[in-house]
Amino acid sequence: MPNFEKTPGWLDWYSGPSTPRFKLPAGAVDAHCHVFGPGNEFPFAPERKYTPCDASKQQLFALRDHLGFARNVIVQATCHGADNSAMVDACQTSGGKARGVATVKRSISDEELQALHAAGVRGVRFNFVKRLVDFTPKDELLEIAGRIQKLGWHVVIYFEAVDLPELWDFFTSLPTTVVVDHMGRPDVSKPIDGPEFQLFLKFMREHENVWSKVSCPERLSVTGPKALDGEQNAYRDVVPFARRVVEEFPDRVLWGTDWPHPNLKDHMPDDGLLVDFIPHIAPTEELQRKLLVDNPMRLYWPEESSQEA
Ligand SMILES: O=C(O)c1cc(C(=O)O)oc(=O)c1
Repeated sequence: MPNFEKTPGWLDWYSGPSTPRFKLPAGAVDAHCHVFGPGNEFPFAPERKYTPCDASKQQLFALRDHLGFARNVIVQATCHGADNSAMVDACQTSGGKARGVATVKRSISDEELQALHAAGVRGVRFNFVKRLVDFTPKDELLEIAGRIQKLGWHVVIYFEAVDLPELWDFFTSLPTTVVVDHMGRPDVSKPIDGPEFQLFLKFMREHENVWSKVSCPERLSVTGPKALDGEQNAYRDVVPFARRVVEEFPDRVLWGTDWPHPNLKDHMPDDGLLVDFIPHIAPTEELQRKLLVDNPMRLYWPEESSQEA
């Protein structure tokens, strides 16, 4: 049995989260969360850049029920590399309440892709954050994108705002729906109308296949306040950025907890208070329903969705 030692300074997920004051709409989807191991059952990948604490499917499902979500989209965490077994196991044992986003290599066979589909996988993740992964050649990624397009899947991309100009041509050549993790990680200490965030808005405006997760204020915030100790107005500096995206692109946004919050250095948020962040960025019931129910259902459970994907 492998015995993994956590990366020094690792912050474990918050236990005993508060009950959100914001009541999630019926059928709400936590569209970005992860499982970590448990390491002795699903070992972390040798090429990983961090070693987390365990965060099991049972713990994820308990959080889902506590917060009031109906479903999860479990995104392959980089600490598991391209071994999707922990995520797949979570999807398969969720009773249809979880779908997944995988990491795959060019060497994956069509049969393996079909097996992932049967398990509930509906997308692949391409990661460009250098502290998390080694570089994968673009031709390999394009080849994968072409293959998963045939399954009706989409591509999830994770990158930092400063890298968008250099990645623009590649991103805009992707043939599928493209979902950006955490709004492309804007530097929220820069002006919302400055060139960096405007480029991101232009990316979404000019490409109707591009969606964004308006998640991770706890990662993006510079001035807080933190979602701890009952704080109802957490991460105020992130609100204008996320709200701009929700209001301009209400049909192409998703929200997720990002539990168990890999690699946070400063604090671990109370996930109940993170849910209370949602009405600050999606202030009307209609925006909340689109963000939390209609959009994720259209992308991950199209067969149950009342709208076409
Ligand atoms: O910013 C991060 O460290 C981070 C890492 C991962 C992962 O390791 O998969 O996923 C995320 O959504 C965010």
